[in-house]
Amino acid sequence: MSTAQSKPQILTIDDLEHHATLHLPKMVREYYNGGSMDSYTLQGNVHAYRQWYIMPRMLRDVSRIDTSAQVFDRKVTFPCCVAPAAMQKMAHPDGEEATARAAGAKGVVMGLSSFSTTSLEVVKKECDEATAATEGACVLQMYLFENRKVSEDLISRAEKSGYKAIVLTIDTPYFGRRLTELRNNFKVPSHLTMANFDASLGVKTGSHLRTEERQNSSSDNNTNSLPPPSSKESSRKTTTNPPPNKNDPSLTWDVIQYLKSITSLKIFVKGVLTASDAQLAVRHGADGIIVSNHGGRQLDCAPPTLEVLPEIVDVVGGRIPVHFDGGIRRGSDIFKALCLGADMCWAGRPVLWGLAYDGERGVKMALDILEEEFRACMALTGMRSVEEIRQYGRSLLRRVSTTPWDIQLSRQAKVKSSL
Ligand SMILES: Cc1cc2nc3c(=O)[nH]c(=O)nc-3n(C[C@H](O)[C@H](O)[C@H](O)COP(=O)(O)O)c2cc1C
Ligand SMILES: CC(C)CC(=O)C(=O)O
Repeated sequence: MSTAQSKPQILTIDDLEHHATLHLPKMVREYYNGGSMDSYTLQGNVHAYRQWYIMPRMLRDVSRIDTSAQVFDRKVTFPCCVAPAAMQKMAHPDGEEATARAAGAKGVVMGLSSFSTTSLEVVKKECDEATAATEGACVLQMYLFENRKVSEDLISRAEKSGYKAIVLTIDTPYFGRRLTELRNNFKVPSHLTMANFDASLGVKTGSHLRTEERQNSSSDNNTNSLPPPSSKESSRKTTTNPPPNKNDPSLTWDVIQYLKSITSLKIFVKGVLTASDAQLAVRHGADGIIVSNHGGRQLDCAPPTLEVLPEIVDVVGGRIPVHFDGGIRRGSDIFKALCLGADMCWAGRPVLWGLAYDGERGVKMALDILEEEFRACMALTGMRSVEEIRQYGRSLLRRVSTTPWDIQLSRQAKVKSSL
């Protein structure tokens, strides 16, 4: 975290990543930053944006740029939601409360992971207080547990609290093999709780959600110690919840109808990667899909999300919203995804890095950076509204035939072969 004396200059999400993760304990840093197996998909997500040039249009009076967009019946400041990410108090003691305040104040939608270290009620309250002057809102991400009652209770609490939608993550019938987590023997720190679940339910997600033994916490060393509990909730709790189990691996597409039969909230499915599954989502009544490979944390070698976005947009044909996440690190990444047909983007790690860097202020910085870069990209391409980006769509992009990256590699190969 920064101090007043030595504030680094943070201009980009990469700067934020660098300065945030520099000081995070190794176990947390690698949990947040890591992907599954060889991290091909994680790297592919980020690299995919470099495969597209942006083709700007000139002399179009860009004196007024409107970055706002519509999502979940709200007018948001720019087309980027906060992607659900678990256990945010590992990044900063204020955890999800800080993220909710920053997202609310910024006027964007926060996706809360059901595996949050703050209860969904507290998060919603923080978000509401911050949205006095904005249309920010919250949606709840969840997995469906074998014990359906746990999921039903969660949905009913989300309804009561005023969440706008349920995001059902469908890419996790089994946890991706995250080698760093295995190597680090990743454990949820004992002072944190899975705040949405009652300890008596004994629900668990998987081995990587083991909870650190309390007596071990005193043996933390500098490289593995975690921020101390400081917020209202964590200081109130004296025991650690058992981690909630177990996603139901027997789920099929009927799950959408089941959810719709128990809630009037919109149901978005997160984790669609093929045109065929997008079609099934539409057929089974999903209110929207999120094209996502879980930030490269589930199936390694799954395609980069930007790569499959156009074919999914084509098959959905505007029948339901197509949202998108994976590898967004720049405003121009959001711009490219919109050109390829996404209705809305979500950013995961950039927000976590902001949170780790400076709590609420850091999350706000991450969102400000993305918005400002997106605005600049709009102005420099002659696009005055998100609607215009949609109209011009793919005509604003050109596929790169040889990327600078490839050129670099072929130069290296030439140098090597000439030695
Ligand atoms: C540390 C971490 C925790 C995550 N936790 C969840 C989660 O609880 N539920 C979920 O559906 N997705 C989760 N995700 C995936 C994100 O919602 C999102 O799909 C992904 O981060 C997007 O990629 P990006 O980080 O490159 O923006 C998590 C991602 C990260 C990095
Ligand atoms: C606690 C996990 C279920 C969160 C997750 O989805 C992730 O770590 O990618």
